[in-house]
Amino acid sequence: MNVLKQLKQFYWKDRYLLFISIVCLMCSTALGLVYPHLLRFLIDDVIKKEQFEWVPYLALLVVAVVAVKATFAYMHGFTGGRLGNRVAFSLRNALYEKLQYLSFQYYDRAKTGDLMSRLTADLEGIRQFIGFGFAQLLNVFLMFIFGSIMMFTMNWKLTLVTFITMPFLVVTAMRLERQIHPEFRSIRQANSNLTTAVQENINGVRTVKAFAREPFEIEKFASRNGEFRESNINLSYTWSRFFPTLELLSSVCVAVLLTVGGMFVIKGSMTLGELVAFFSFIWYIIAPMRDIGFHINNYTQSKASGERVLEILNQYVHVKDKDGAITPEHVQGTVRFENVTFSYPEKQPALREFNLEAPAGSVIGLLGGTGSGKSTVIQLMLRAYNIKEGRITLDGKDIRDIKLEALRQQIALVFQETFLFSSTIRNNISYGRKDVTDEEIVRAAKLAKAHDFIMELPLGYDTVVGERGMGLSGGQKQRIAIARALIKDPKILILDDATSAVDMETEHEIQAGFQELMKGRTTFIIAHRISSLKHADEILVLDSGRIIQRGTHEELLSQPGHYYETYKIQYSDHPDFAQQQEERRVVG
Ligand SMILES: Nc1ncnc2c1ncn2[C@@H]1O[C@H](COP(=O)(O)OP(=O)(O)OP(=O)(O)O)[C@@H](O)[C@H]1O
Repeated sequence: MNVLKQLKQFYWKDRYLLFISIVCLMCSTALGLVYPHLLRFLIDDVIKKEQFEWVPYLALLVVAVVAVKATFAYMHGFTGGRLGNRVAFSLRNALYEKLQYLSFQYYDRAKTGDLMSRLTADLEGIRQFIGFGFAQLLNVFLMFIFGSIMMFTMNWKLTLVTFITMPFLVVTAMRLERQIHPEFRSIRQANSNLTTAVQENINGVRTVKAFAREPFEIEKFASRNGEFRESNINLSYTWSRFFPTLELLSSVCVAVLLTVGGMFVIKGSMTLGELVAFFSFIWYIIAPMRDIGFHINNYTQSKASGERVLEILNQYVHVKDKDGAITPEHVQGTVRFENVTFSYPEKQPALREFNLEAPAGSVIGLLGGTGSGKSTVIQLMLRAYNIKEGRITLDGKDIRDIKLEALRQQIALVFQETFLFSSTIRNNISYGRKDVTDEEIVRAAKLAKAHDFIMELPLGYDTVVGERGMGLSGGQKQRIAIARALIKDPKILILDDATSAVDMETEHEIQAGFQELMKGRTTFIIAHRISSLKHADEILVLDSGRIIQRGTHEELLSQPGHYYETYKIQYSDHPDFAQQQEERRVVG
């Protein structure tokens, strides 16, 4: 019930639907109690006393009761369905909203397939329970209570005898609930693992094929599928053990009733009509007894699903606006890192005592081996993670005091790996801004050297690119990403190995465009190619999270070290290199 309590905000606003649904179900159930009375009347007062003129009226009354009962049942179904769908709707939206604001730290560990299964299968479980399961579970108790009251008023001795198996039934039901809850949890988990396997396989289908690992993938899936099957078999096994017990206990009630009730009729302490009515009432007890397992099943399943959904909703958001966070006006774009040391959770520091001063409009280059911390500098500037040591400022203000949205609005990024949405090229380019004109889109595309190839596509800017930009080359995707960054007109531009997928000539062309674009913006360029960095105002060379060299291209070339070594490797067959070597020799 704790899960239901925590989900209250999603169904409580539509509580009137819940109440109507419950009341309708109660009325429908209560109307069912009329039948046994009609039967008793038919046998004792009509058939035995040969008052056959009552039969047509009784038949009409039965039809009327059935019609009203069916109307209530319909209303229950209608309002329950509505409630379930409304709850699922707002829960789905809330989950999606939460996913938008969860921090990078969460996504570092999250699995897409698992999240998808929580948003679909688990949500469906909750929808079913809140829409129908809850009212039906309540109905089970109502039927039991109504039926018992009727039976007690008719013949309390027979009722007590009939209820002999009741304590065993309660114990069995409680044991069943305890046992199947963890089993449902593992089914949900196994289902997640299965979805994750499918999702990863489809995402990485090119890698799978390139490495001819289809058999491995098939085996991996089969093993997860096996786990899923095992969890379901365990559940069926539990069911198969409990269900006959529940069935047996309820059948014992019927046997006891018929034996003892029959004796009462023979002795004359009960009429035949009363026994028949009693026999009908007993189904009010037996049906809930038999169905209790099914309802517990439903409840437990949705409880397990609810826990998984709540796990996302209750997830702590590491990076968020603090109280009184500001939206700075007239941002210049001066960025400072002051003694920043940062580690990803459970890892060695990715940056150590990092200091950087990037005046507004300057170009900063970051060079370093793989894993040296270059991307981390960018992530921290975006406030993807909170830092515990040192501080980062934008125009002198600690970025933790600035609203996240306002901070990120000032920054545009072009990543090493380009993500494109499965939408038109126009929508992909204009993604970062709300109101963009076609002229602006074309201008940005031209600057990013994307316009020509876009125009060669059959639908030009209206061409829909496939999932993650399938159908475009790596360089074309990157140029669209560059156009998308440009259209944002950011104060800070970050190019994280942005031109790695284009050839040298295109890189040169794009960079010529950048020269224009970088004016008035602070630009950070992460690159492995010296050619991308050499015009930077300051180049930082990183190694294991530390700055090991800093200076301009010329300054760094004039000293031995990582930069010069990299230069040597990249330019060894370049005519300039021989000349420079000569100059160095002369100067030396
Ligand atoms: N999300 C993350 N979670 C945990 N550790 C991370 C994460 N991102 C990076 N790291 C670790 O932090 C260190 C610095 O990584 P970073 O991505 O900043 O390097 P990089 O210089 O950009 O490398 P590359 O040139 O290969 O992209 C590495 O040891 C890396 O394993």
